[in-house]
Amino acid sequence: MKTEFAPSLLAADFSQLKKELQLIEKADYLHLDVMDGVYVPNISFGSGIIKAIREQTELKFDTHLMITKPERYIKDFAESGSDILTVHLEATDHIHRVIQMIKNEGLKAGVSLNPATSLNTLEYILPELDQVLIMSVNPGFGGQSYIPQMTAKISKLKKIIEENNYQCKIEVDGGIKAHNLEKIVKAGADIIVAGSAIFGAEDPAQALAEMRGIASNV
Ligand SMILES: O=C(CO)[C@@H](O)[C@H](O)COP(=O)(O)O
Repeated sequence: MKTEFAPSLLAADFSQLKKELQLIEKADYLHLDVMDGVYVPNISFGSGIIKAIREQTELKFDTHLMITKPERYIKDFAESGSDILTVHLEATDHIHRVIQMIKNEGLKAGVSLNPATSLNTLEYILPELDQVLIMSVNPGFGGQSYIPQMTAKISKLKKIIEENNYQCKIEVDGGIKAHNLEKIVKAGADIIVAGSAIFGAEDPAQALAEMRGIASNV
């Protein structure tokens, strides 16, 4: 399967979002990191900003909710124009219910796991998921270093998905750059989130093209 790319808006220049979006128009998704300052120690943006940029790009919106009790805001984020909504398993007491809420809005549903959370927690929900987002840094900030143990976690999840014939993609997020991309794709990542490696580059379009080139040779 072709590796897909989701540049993270968190690393973009917020003072010129329209221009930044044009630079990554050849991506597959726009990754939108929503942080509430409670679930993670940082505040980013909410559904108002997502709604405001919805008309500025054709990219699919891959919204990653790093918020506590996401069930309170599923409708809001569905109405803002998100195509995929990913919530953290650790942020709710009722993950199965939240997945159903996302699907009832007609969106694709993802669940994210923090680096220390075991894959065992997915056992009874994996058949329902469109994607699992493996956090390869502790969530909250861009520009951190990739946690090496996450490569084995990705491979293990890939094996479970293939053995059971689940239709679930693996998205990996945090510290991904050109130098470590190959091993992450080899391990089984289907979607790569990259913030600083793309928006932090002098030429984001070229950085994206280079990363695609690396992934396509795996
Ligand atoms: O969700 C997060 C951080 O919480 C990520 O999406 C980062 O924003 C990725 O940034 P880089 O590590 O690629 O700079």
